[in-house]
Amino acid sequence: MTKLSVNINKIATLRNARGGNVPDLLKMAKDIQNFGAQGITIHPRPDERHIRYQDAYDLKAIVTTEYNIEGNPMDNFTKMVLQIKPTQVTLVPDAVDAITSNAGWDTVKHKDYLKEIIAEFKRNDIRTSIFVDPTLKMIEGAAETGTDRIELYTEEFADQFTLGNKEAIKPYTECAILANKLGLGINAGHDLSLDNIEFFKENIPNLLEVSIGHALISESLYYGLEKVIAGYLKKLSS
Ligand SMILES: CC(=O)[C@@H](O)[C@H](O)COP(=O)(O)O
Ligand SMILES: NCC(=O)COP(=O)(O)O
Repeated sequence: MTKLSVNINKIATLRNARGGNVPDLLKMAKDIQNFGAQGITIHPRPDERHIRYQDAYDLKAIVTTEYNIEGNPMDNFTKMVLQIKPTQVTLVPDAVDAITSNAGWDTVKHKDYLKEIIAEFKRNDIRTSIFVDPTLKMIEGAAETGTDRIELYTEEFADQFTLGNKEAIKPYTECAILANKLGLGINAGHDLSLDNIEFFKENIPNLLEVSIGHALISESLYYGLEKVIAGYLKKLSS
């Protein structure tokens, strides 16, 4: 079985647009879990444009499933994760001003750095995962860092799938086979959606977890529209 961890960044984006508490991030995180999701993912960014650091602390009491915090392990981030002690930390090499994540780690070049920071999280009983591009060299490098899991960066797959190029799954399958051999757990994320998730899962042996945010929240808006509009029309009809 592959666990679904819902990334709630976009709910915070909407909340922050008006400065109040609508939508209520904590309530929605609770409901998402009640609706069956097996995890909650957040990716606080240094400018706090969506998830705020305070949200990360507040969610600790709300997340009763798997709590996954993603981000670049700079000082503030690392300190926060060590205080919160989520189920899993996913390390992503984002630039401070990145619009969204756009690359995995160079696990060869940054092996010593990753080794050190991963050991620190593991000493604190936090499972580790590192965000990687689907290349065999990066998977081999990941195994040498001591990480528990990798997260396959799926944007390229998602883009190509939309264009009808199903061959784009190949490097992901090869990396998954190698990761399984090397004893690494496999997560995946970025631009996964209702359209591409089934095909992706079918082709990745032992896919443990996917974290999905942008598409899932967009799909929820779209599929929720009819019900909500009907609700308004009913109240306005007399
Ligand atoms: C790590 C990753 O794949 C990102 O997709 C992510 O966690 C989303 O971040 P944003 O919501 O800030 O785009
Ligand atoms: N780790 C990926 C993630 O949490 C969500 O990415 P996206 O679905 O918002 O692209």
